[in-house]
Amino acid sequence: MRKPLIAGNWKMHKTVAETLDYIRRFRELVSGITDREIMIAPPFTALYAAGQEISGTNIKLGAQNAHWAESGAFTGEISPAMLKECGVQYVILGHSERRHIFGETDEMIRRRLEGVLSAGLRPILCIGETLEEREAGKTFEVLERQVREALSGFSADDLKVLVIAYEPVWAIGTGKTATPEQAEEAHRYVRGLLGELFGKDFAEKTRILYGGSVKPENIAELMAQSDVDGALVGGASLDPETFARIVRYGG
Ligand SMILES: O=C[C@H](O)COP(=O)(O)O
Repeated sequence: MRKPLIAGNWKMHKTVAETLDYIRRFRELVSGITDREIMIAPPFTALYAAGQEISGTNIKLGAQNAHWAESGAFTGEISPAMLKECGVQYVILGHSERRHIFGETDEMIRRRLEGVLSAGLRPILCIGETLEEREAGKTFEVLERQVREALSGFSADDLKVLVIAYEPVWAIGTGKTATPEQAEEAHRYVRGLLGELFGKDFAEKTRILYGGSVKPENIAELMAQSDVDGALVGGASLDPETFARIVRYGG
């Protein structure tokens, strides 16, 4: 049984003061929910304060990226150990904005994943095709490459805390959600691939989230798909009331 994870990726939004205000409202709205995991990923600058404020609640803290090294001459980067100190448990890796705007490669993402796992943190590996790739019939090919390359060299045991997020690039921030059938088709494909690479048991236990214009209005039909185990929510996670409705599957 895979416990659903509803995760909010705030991207480059919210100051420390705004983060604290959000958490004070949000924790009341989701208190008592234990049958699914809830995570927010504020910007790096607000992580420490957020970690203090959510302590003792059912909200988990995520970061939006991490470097592979513990420390070193890597200007502008943040290490997994630094994130852990702030109370971070999950780290989003390979988000399409990192891949497409900042030029992160599959190999960089594999190394970041290694650093995150070594620190005892849980990676959320983002994968997804562009519109051009989908229209060219290359969706599965792209997903296969992203999964194989990011996970190469790891064993099923290394990856037992792995979460995957399928985020079709054409659905991110566009208001265009994949249909539940399109999401299910991609998730089923990825689960099959995980089965081939790491065994059926591993594939059955690994959570695959959907991301791309998730809203209170479409979360229930997405969650009704058998291979959709949660959501990675961008824009709609920025308002505590809206995100709490998504956590409650629209209710
Ligand atoms: O990480 C989240 C995704 O990029 C989805 O963003 P969105 O919900 O604003 O489309």
